[in-house]
Amino acid sequence: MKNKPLQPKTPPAKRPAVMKRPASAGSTASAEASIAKVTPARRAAFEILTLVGEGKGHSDELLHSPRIEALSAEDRNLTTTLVMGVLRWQIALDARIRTLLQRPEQRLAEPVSLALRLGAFQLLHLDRIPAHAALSESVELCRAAGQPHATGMVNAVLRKLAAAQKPGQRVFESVAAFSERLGHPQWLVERWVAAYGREAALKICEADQKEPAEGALFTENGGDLPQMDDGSRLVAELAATAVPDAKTVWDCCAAPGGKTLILAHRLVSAEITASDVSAKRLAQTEARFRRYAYAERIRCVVADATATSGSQSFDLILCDVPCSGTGTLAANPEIRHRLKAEEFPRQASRQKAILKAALKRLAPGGKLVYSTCSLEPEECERVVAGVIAGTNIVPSPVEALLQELSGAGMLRQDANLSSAVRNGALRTLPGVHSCDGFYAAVLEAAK
Ligand SMILES: C[S@@+](CC[C@H](N)C(=O)[O-])C[C@H]1O[C@@H](n2cnc3c(N)ncnc32)[C@H](O)[C@@H]1O
Repeated sequence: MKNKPLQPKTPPAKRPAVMKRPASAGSTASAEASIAKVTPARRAAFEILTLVGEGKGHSDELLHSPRIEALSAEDRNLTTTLVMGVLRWQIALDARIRTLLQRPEQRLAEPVSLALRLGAFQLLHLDRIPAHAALSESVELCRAAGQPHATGMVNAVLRKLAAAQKPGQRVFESVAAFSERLGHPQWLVERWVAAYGREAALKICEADQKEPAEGALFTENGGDLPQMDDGSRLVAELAATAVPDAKTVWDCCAAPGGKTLILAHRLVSAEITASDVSAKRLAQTEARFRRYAYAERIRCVVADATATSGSQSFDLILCDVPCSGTGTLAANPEIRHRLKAEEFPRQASRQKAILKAALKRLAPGGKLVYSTCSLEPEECERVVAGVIAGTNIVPSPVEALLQELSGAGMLRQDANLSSAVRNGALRTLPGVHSCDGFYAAVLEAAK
């Protein structure tokens, strides 16, 4: 290969499959010849998807590695489209491919599955890619990855797919059918149906398959405001509106700092402490803050928010806890492939520990905003209910805060957030609201 292999932030223990060469793979010369026939974008996409599949990197990080930055703008765009598209549609692509295999139950080697998914995604979802390019380069990728015996099958499956009719109009679909069609694990969608209803679950799945929505909630965007999802910004705007005269503010899970920046932008006379348990993430956050003049008032501290040490109390605390991220699948498509239901209780116990410790630092009459980008009740309302039971902390409804933001002209008239309040807390849903799925509850300490 002419290009250097990709460098994920954590170097892989093994090289990507495209360069692994089992003894049975035929001559090195024929693999070299095959890879030379593959365009840089498809080659890069194949390597990134291999690393993501092996758990050796996050798609977003890998798509910003020096090797990808060195590609032409056109190749970078195609690489991104291929990686994000395959990750979003993987479940649906695999289901379609299975129907075209001679033995649908057969387990394919990972590089073969990957070559098939890449080809199928281009054939089914990209209008401007000639079918022969999608097909022949998938075959060459398969050969170059040391799977020459599978090239005939890859060719045959993709030919059948290219010739097949597009699916007809759907009258009614079961949850199982639309989960698969829209590339989601059925168990996850069933949870959303239980929590939010079938129509909302369908809209969430549809939204997850598109590029993340452009800002559609706020009237003011860009300028000296940080770039971030509108749902994430909405959480921070609500926090700033909840305690507009806050003098002391603590963002206890701050990295990468988007919400801290909104707090600093709005609360012009507040001293703001931003902490995170990860020194590396906080260092990147500090570097980000340097680009904004109003962020000079932010003090960054590496700290574990579950630690009970520290005596300072705060008028406003933002507790934007780590979570499963199921409200952000459009931007983070691979989460769906890694996630297991057992993860929710594990997340919840960490979230409860953070919230419990943070509440101890709240000044009398102060407010804490607990938030996640998860759609799962275990990580959201159930954490809050579990932690505040039997304490003198009370929930403070968010409706009035949304009205205040709207009355101040900050929200667009078509923002349609009236349905984004459940039991007094903010609950945005992708596809239902024009942003990622966020949960935020405002909690108030007795005076
Ligand atoms: C959801 S992210 C925060 C996003 C951030 N508020 C923003 O809007 O840009 C959660 C952060 O919590 C940090 N974290 C995880 N466990 C923590 C703990 N025990 N104490 C402090 N920070 C923690 C993670 O490193 C991660 O950066």
